[in-house]
Formats: sequence, structure tokens, C-alpha cells
Amino acid sequence: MTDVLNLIGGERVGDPQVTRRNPADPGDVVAVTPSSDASVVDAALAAAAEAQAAWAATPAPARGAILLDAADLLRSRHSEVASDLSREEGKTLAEAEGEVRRAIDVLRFFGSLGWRGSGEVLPSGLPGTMVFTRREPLGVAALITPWNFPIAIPAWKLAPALVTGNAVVVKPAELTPLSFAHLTDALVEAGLPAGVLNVVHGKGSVVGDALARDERVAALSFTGSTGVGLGLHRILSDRRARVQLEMGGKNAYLILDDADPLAAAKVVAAGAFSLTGQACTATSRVYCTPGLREAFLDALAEEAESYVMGPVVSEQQLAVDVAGIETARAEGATIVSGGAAPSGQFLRPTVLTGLTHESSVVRDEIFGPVVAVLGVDSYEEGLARVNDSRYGLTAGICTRDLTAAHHFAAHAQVGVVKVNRPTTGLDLNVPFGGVKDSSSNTFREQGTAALDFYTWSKTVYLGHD
Ligand SMILES: NC(=O)C1=CN([C@@H]2O[C@H](COP(=O)(O)OP(=O)(O)OC[C@H]3O[C@@H](n4cnc5c(N)ncnc54)[C@H](OP(=O)(O)O)[C@@H]3O)[C@@H](O)[C@H]2O)C=CC1
Ligand SMILES: O=C(O)CCC(=O)C(=O)O
Repeated sequence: MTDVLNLIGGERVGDPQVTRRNPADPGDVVAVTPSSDASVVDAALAAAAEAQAAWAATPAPARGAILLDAADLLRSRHSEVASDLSREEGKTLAEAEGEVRRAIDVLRFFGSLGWRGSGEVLPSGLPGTMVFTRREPLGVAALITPWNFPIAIPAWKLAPALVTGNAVVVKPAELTPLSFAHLTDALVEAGLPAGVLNVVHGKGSVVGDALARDERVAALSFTGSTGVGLGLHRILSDRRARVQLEMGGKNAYLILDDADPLAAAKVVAAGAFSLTGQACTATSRVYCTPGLREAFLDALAEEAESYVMGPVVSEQQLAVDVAGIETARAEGATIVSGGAAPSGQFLRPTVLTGLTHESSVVRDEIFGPVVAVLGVDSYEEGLARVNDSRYGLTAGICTRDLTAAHHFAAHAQVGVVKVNRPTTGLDLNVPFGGVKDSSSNTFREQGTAALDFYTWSKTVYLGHD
């Protein structure tokens, strides 16, 4: 068991009270954290505001060097961190190792950007005048992060915020404090000055809400449910603060007759069942043209039977998953594999058919290992079904037809299109985000695009006589 405290102005503080248990083994207590109130948020923001100017004045390569050193520290602890992440969140060890690797690479990517210029030099219409732009830090950024990628998501928000000279207050998910603590420890040990990174543990409705309402927060980046995200959007836009939201998905796959059924089943199973279906990018509905439907469904059922998943993250999430499957059954679904019979917190990969496009399991996000397969008569009908959703995060198409693939890439109303690849899994160097109710649809995360959210542009005219 580990006490994981708040970090305020470089001090570890708070009274540990909230217990996190291993979802695969509830007897194993993983971490205990404080349940902070708004006064702790106030102290964290004061520390961040005080530290920010000196951090912004630190040369960008020196800021980047701290991220690079933190990456090396995490690399040296890779096995321990992955093992804690697996115990705490429930990912398989292989998935946890992959996530820690991703966090290390994110730190390296943004750390190295400390050496890259971020403005532009442009010609001026005035004689003897040079024009250039500077990217200025916003000041204090608040980050509210979820449990499903407890080290990688905080890393891909923190690294661009820090390298551009912002101070940060993070509210990590209550379910996964220990995984995030490894990232905090690495940054502190790498030499991040006191107050530049502050961490407040506690309930989202208390700590997250207090962060959103505080005038000192110039920007807030959030990943989590659409309901909470839209509430935060209202609070922040009222005071014209910058907000970045990465929210839910109801990600669809379209399988065309010319696809290889086994390859299509592997792509769909990876998207639907990896991470126990607990990814905003997870595949949860599949549309299949008539010639391939039967062969695809048989192959998917086989993939599902042999798929190895970790436990569902919490009893609450398990209840949501089971209720979703039961509702589908009541709406006429045939359960091709899996079903709503958990063993402890483990659920089997579940494949459903016999539903209509209006069924709740086809329209609403579950965030579990549940995928519905529906028939469509043509590519055009499939594309229309893919786009008929309040969400627009990722979508995929399995085909060997280049024309169909290009048409789909151009017309799918989503932030990320995958052709013959799982909807989950993103490269860290390319922009990520969605449209519609999946995103604030303003600033993208990841890649160099991530720097835009944490900076504002200033134009300088430099004339001489
Ligand atoms: N897009 C994604 O990647 C994710 C989507 N989800 C979706 O959300 C559902 C519920 O999961 P859950 O973890 O409860 O997601 P939430 O949206 O509730 O949580 C995400 C983060 O927001 C915080 N939070 C909660 N309420 C507020 C609030 N009122 N103001 C500010 N911050 C808040 C949470 O804190 P706390 O830890 O206290 O809850 C957590 O740090 C899932 O079933 C899934 O559909 C969940 C996780 C990730
Ligand atoms: O699919 C991925 O790799 C990332 C998913 C993600 O960002 C999320 O679930 O929040």
C-alpha cells in the first residue's frame, strides 16, 4: 500500500483517506489519497501562479531537458511502473507496459521540442522592418485526467504545457492515483522547480469544479465523459478561458464485401476488446455489407472467445457494462459471444447482433468490451450509419478498394479515420481529437499541434532607422 499525497509548491501534503484497490484482487490495497477541498485547490493555484514567471523565463531547451531527464527516470523504472499501473487500473501487463512506453516517448518528443523555434519570421510591407511571431505561455493551466490512460494522458497534456512555460495544477482520476504519482515523481526528481507542477487529489465534483471556476486558470484540458466535459465547457466559456475537451465516442467500423473476414475480425476485436473496451477510441458498432456478414461474424466470435482482457476498472463501470448488455437483450439482441455474467470484476468480450440502428447500445457509449454488429445493404448506407451519431471521434473501414477508402476518409465525420487498422491506438506525433460531442472541436492534442493550446501568438514589428 502506498500513500499518494498532494503536491503543492513542492511539498507533499494532505491526509490520505481514499482507498484504491486492485480491480482484479480487491484484497490488494494499491494506494490511499487525500480527499481535498476547494482550499487545497486555492493553495495549488497560488503556488502555480507564483512559480510561473520564473519557469517561463527559463530557456525553453532547459525546460525540455527536464522532460528528457524525467523520461530517462521513467525508463529506468519501466517494469515497476507498468506493474503498478496494471494493479491499479486493471490493464494487462502488456497493455500497461505499452502505456508506460508511450508516456516516456511523449516526454521525449516534447522535451526535444524545447530546442525548436515556435514562432515565424514573415516579410513586412514596411521598409526596414522585420516581423516575427512569438508563442507566449498562457500562465496557469489546469488538467483534469481520467483513469483509463492514467499515465499517458497526463503525460500528453503536461509535457506540451510545461515545455511552453506554463505552470500546471493536475487533478488526476481518483481511481488511478499511483500510476500518475510515478510521472510526478520523475518530473520532480528531474529537477522541475517547486510550484511548476501541483497535484490535487479529490473528487472531480469538488476539486475539478473549483479549478474550472477559478479566474487564475487560463486554460483547462479535460479528458473524460461527455456530460462532465460539456459542464466544464459552460463554466469556462462564461469567463472566456481556453478549454480543450476530449470526451466520449461511439466509434464505428464499416466492413465491405471485398475485405478479408479474418483480418477484419482481428481489427475489430483489437479496437473493441483491447483495454477491456475502456478507450474513448474503442470500436463499439460495426456495419457489414451482405456478402461478408456471416463469415465476418463467425471470425469475430472466434476472436472474442480467445481474447485476453483485464478486469473492468470499477464496480460502477461493471454495472454500466452489464446494464448495457441487459438493455440490448431486452431490445432483441442475440448474444453471439460473451454476455452479462461477470466473474468478480471480469467480463467476457461481448458480441451482439439482431439490433437496429436505434437500439440504445448502438447509440450510447458503454465504455466496456461490447460491440454490436449490424447489416447494411451498401457502402453508401454504411457511411450514412457511421455518421448518424452524436459522437465523432474515430471510425474505420475494412476494404481493399482504394476508391472506397479515400471516399470514406473524406466523408466520415470524425477526427481520426483508420483504414484496415483498429480504431484504438494513436501515434504520439500526430494531432488527435474529435468532432461533434466527442470534443471541444477547437485545439487538438498530441504532436506539435498540442503546443497551440498552451500558447498564444504575439506579433512583433522590429524596425530600424
Ligand atoms: N474519453 C475518455 O477517455 C473517457 C471517458 N470516460 C467516460 O466517462 C464515464 C464515467 O467515467 P468517469 O471516470 O466517471 O468519467 P468522468 O468524466 O466523471 O471523470 C473524468 C475526470 O473528470 C473528473 N470529474 C468528475 N466530475 C467532475 C466535475 N463535475 N467537474 C470537474 N471534473 C470532474 C473525474 O474525477 P473523479 O476521479 O473524482 O471521478 C476525473 O478526473 C465512462 O463510462 C466513460 O463513458 C471515462 C474515462 C475516460
Ligand atoms: O486509443 C488510444 O490510444 C487513445 C485513447 C484515448 O485517448 C482515450 O481513451 O482517452
